[in-house]
Order: sequence, then structure tokens, then C-alpha cells
Amino acid sequence: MHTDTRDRLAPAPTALALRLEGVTKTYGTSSRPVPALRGVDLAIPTGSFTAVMGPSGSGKSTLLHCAAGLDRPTAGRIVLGATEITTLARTALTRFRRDHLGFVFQSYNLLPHLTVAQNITLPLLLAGRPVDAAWFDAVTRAVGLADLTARRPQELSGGQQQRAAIARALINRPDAVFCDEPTGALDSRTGRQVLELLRRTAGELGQTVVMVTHDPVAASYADRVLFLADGQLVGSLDAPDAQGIADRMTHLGEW
Ligand SMILES: Nc1ncnc2c1ncn2[C@@H]1O[C@H](COP(=O)(O)OP(=O)(O)OP(=O)(O)O)[C@@H](O)[C@H]1O
Repeated sequence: MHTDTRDRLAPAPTALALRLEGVTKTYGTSSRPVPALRGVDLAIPTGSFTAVMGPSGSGKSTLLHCAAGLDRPTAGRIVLGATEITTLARTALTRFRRDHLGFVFQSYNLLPHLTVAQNITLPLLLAGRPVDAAWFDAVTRAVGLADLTARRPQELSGGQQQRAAIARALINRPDAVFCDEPTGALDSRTGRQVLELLRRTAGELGQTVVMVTHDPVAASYADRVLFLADGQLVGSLDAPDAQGIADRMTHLGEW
């Protein structure tokens, strides 16, 4: 993408996209509490790509679900962009998720009867917002689907379907895109293309990406990896490589 387009499309680089302060999540009952998050503090800059790793049961999904407003923490504050979501009432939180966040899951969740273009722009339709043609073009070009927008999902490969899901997650210029094992259903070559795309999404489009993964190679595409163990943040690696991530994971225990 040309620099002038990037300057026009990218948000200010210094802002924080996501902030967690003392976030605690306890499942179970008061007599049998199951602590999933135990006082997590973190700050994620706008335009960065962050991976979250940790042993099974360390709280990765809980962290993602709380940070994305899909679940409520037991205590603590979560601020996305300029909005503290922890104080929002239920309907306001649902609306906030729809208007300000993007989601990419292992399964692509595209609607089979809609074209790729209709799938990508569906969040705008649901929000009653117009399609910004320049952003639609930038996003469909970035995901490599500019020539395939008239197709239906079943006419795309798995990797192309996931790229359409990423475009759909980006169409409302979200405060953050949350990805849960986005390459889990893809072969390794296609998975690498999707990870490369997520990296460019942050680097070129200025979007903020937070990804939970079990895979050190996937995590190595991020600018920074955060490590969780036992519901707490226990470290991070900047500009990580897969071997360094795997070594750190081995020290954290079974994974
Ligand atoms: N709905 C729930 N009810 C009760 N306990 C839960 C619930 N969801 C998660 N937990 C518990 O909270 C802890 C953290 O779970 P979480 O799913 O966040 O871990 P994870 O790191 O994503 O694990 P995995 O890598 O295996 O997916 C675990 O002890 C889990 O058993």
C-alpha cells in the first residue's frame, strides 16, 4: 500500500487500543471458586499485533473473552479505545462490540447465501452505517480478494474464506480485532498467509490485532507475545522468534 493511503487510513500511532487494569475472573461458586484471571494489567498500543500464549487452562480464552466484552470480569477495568466497557449495560455492550470490535475465529462463520462483498459489509448493514468505498477497496485489496467479491463463500478456499472473515472484522475500522486460533483450521502454508495478512493489517492498515494461539510459529508473526500462566501475566517477548517462544513455553509447563 502507498504511504499516502496509509497516512489517510491509519489512526494516530501513539494511542492505546486496549487497557486492562486489575482484571480478575472467577468462575464456579463462592464455596468452590475457579480463578481464571488473577489481577491482569496490560496495555496494547494502537496498530500493534499481540499474541497471547500460555499452557492449557492458563486463562487465554477468558482473557480474550473479557477483553472483547464477550464475558464480564469479576473485578477490574477494561478500556477499549476511549470506552470503558466494564461499566456498560448489556445492550450498550452488545452495540459497542458490533460497532467497535472485529472478531476472527477458527471457523470462518461466513453466511453461505451472501456474496463475499455482502459478508464483508454485513457488520455495517447491521449497524445501519454506510460503506466507505475507499476503506472497502483498501481492505479487500489487503486481503487479496478484490477480484473475488462477487463469489459465495463455498467458491473460496479455506484460506480465502478466512481472509474474507478478516476483511469483515476490519470493515468497521474496529478499535481492536480479536482472533482466537485463526489458523487452527488451515494447513501450514495457508496459515502462514493468513498470519502474514494479520501482520500487515497492523503494520499497513494501522489496525490493532490481539490473537490467542497455541502455536509458537503463529505467535512469532506478532510484534509482541504475552505469556499467561495460572491466570497471571508472567512475561512477554518483543519481536519474537518461534524457538524463543517455544523455549519460554516449555519453562511455563505443559502446553
Ligand atoms: N465457563 C467456565 N466455568 C468454569 N470454569 C471455567 C469456565 N471457563 C473456563 N474455566 C476455567 O478457567 C480456567 C482458564 O480457562 P481458559 O479456557 O481461559 O484457559 P485457556 O488458557 O484458554 O485454555 P486452553 O488452552 O486449554 O483453551 C481453567 O481452569 C478453566 O477450567
